[in-house]
Parts: sequence; structure tokens; C-alpha cells
Amino acid sequence: MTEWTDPDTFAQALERADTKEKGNCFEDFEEGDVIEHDPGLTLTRFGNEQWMSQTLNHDPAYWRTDAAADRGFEEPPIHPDYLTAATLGITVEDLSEKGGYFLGRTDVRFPGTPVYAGTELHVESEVVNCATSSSRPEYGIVSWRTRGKDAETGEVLCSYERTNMIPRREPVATDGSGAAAAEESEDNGPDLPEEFVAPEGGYFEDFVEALEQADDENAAVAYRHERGRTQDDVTVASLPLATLNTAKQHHNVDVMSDSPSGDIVTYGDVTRSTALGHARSDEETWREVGFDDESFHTFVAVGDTVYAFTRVLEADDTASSDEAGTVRFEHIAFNQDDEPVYSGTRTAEIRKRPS
Ligand SMILES: CC(C)(COP(=O)(O)OP(=O)(O)OC[C@H]1O[C@@H](n2cnc3c(N)ncnc32)[C@H](O)[C@@H]1OP(=O)(O)O)[C@@H](O)C(=O)NCCC(=O)NCCSC(=O)C[C@H](O)C(=O)O
Repeated sequence: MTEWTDPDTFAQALERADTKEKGNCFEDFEEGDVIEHDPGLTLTRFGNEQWMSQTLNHDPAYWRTDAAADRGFEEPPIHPDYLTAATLGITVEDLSEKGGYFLGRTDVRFPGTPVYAGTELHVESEVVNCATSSSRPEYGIVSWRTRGKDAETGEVLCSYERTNMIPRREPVATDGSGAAAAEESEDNGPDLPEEFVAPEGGYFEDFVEALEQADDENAAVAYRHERGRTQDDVTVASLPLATLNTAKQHHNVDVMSDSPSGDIVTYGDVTRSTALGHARSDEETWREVGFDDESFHTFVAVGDTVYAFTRVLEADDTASSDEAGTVRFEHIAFNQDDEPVYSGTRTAEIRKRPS
């Protein structure tokens, strides 16, 4: 009898065998469905430090006990970026493993923070919207409300609404109106203020002063950050896998060679954390409050370099501590060709200058 490992025999066997599929297609989601995700993850110091080091987030409060105490933490906590990435990673097997691109996310909040190492995450998602893509008949667009909870107490630690493009089993006819609208809107020329102001330093007062100066001069507070992070095997494949993110986009070169990106791509949360790390390196962060209107504009792949640009939108003297004020930023991650790859608004408490 022929050995099944004989190459010709095996090729035929592969052709005739059914594939035990992973993940869900667009047709499998229905608005109102609630999905309890099976995978869980213990948030560890190691996982946190691996994520934060590789994305250049070096805020000492997340690394050193004395710096943590100085910021009112019991010990170096789990960073909200890693918490967000781990919450999303756990959902991928059920929501997006089939290969849909992560388009955006909003209302990212951390009601139960600070979170400390040793906390076990339990995550659930509710399908909030299923829409036809008018430009891509082979995909639908699905949004979920996801909550990452402390598995022991049930307290919600991280919550957000996320949208992905999800492959359909059967393509549908579309009118292409989305693509036409996008083309029309490209006709508008750039509309930028004449002057850009950069804050002198990274304290709350520096942002307030820069906003006041910009207001006087009809300018914007906007600046770029010097650091860049070239994507490598660790950022593209290892970091998402470390959050249990099974999206083939990040680790299966074979499948991805025949996809819109043509290659494995960086997990959106890695791109975002990297840009935020660059921005935070130029400010005195006190606490992260939330993120809104996040969008991923184009792919980031191995060899691409992620840079960051910041626009300061507003500042407010009130915060959870007298030692800080609240600032709202828009952060844009861009690549070596100056193309935006991510954008989103961020609300953060920024330390006031010590008197
Ligand atoms: C994915 C893209 C290649 C699509 O590009 P394009 O075909 O040019 O279309 P649009 O960008 O105009 O968008 C297609 C439709 O999706 C809707 N859309 C776009 N953004 C959002 C959003 N934030 N919320 C809701 N809907 C959104 C548009 O309106 C379009 O709708 P329609 O006209 O009806 O078709 C391109 O966008 C791209 O390359 N994006 C980058 C994607 C990416 O790299 N993401 C991060 C990496 S993938 C990942 O992290 C996966 C993750 O692990 C996971 O599992 O989620």
C-alpha cells in the first residue's frame, strides 16, 4: 500500500479532505448575539513589560515601584494599552480569526483601573451592528461591544466598541456607493492653519500655554515625535500571539500572500501602542482616561517604520487628582512614506508642573 506521505498521494489526500475551519464569517453574526470568549489570560508583569518595551512605552510608573507609588499606584500596574490589546486578543478566535481587517474602535474606557499583575481576564462581546460593505462585496462590516472583566469579581476593566471587515461566505451585489463617496470627498484640498505651535515641555501647563498661544495666532498645537519603530517578527507576529490573538494576518505568511495586504501585517494595537509610546515620551502622563474614533487607514508590515504626530485639541483643569489636568489629543501614526496608518483621539490626565 502507498505511504500517504508520498508527495503525489499526499497532494491528493489534501485535495479530498475537508478542512476543520476556524473562526466565523459575516453570516454567522446577528445583532444582539452575546459571545462569551473561551480563552482567558492572566495579566502578568512579564506580558505587560514585553508589550510595553517593544512598543517603546517606558513610563517609569509601569516599571518601578517608587515611580508607581509617586503616581498613587500600589505597585507598577498593568498598562491600559496592554489591557486593551489583551482584551481584544482574546476575542479574535470568535470574532475575526476568519481574516477580517480591524478598521476602527471607539469608546475605549477603563472603569476598573488600576489593574494589577495576577488579574485573570474574562472577555465577552455583543454584536451591535452588521452592515453590508458597499465597496467590497466579499466582506461585511461588523461591530461588537466588548468587555474585559476581572474573572474573579466580574468588574469591567476595559470596554470598547470595535469594527472589523469580516469575510462573507457568499459575496453580495453592492452599488459601490461607498467608493464613489470616498472619491468625491478627495476633491477637497488641504485645510490647515498657517502656524503650528509645539508645547515647550510635557506638563499640563505646557499644553495649556501652547493652546492659548495657538488661539491668539489662529494656529494649531501640532508636532511630530522623533522616535520611529521598524516592524519586525517580534512586533508583527510575537506580540499579538502573546495576547492569544489568532488572526492569520499576523502570523501566516502563506495565507496572507494571497490577500489584499499580500503579507502579514502588524496588529492594530501594536501600531497604536507604538505611536502612543512615541507621544507619551514627550509628556508627563498621569493617567489614561479613554480613546475614541480610532481608525486604521492602511497596512503596516515587517520593515515599515511607525512614527507619530500629535495634535492637542483641548485642556481642562479638572482631573481625578489635584496633581493633574486633563488633555484631549489626536494622535496619528504614520509610516516611512508619511502615510497615516492609524488615527484616534485620546483623553489623558497630564501631570501639573511640581511647584
Ligand atoms: C481594509 C482596507 C484595505 C479597506 O480599504 P478600502 O477598500 O479603501 O476601504 P475603506 O478604508 O474605505 O473602508 C472599507 C469599508 O469599511 C468602512 N470603514 C472603514 N473604517 C471604518 C471604521 N472605523 N468604522 C466603521 N466602518 C469603517 C468604510 O466606510 C467602508 O465601507 P463601505 O464603503 O460600505 O465598503 C483599508 O481600510 C486598510 O488597509 N485598513 C488598515 C487595516 C489594518 O491594517 N488594520 C490593522 C491590522 S489588522 C488587525 O489588527 C486584525 C486584528 O488582529 C483583529 O483580529 O481585529
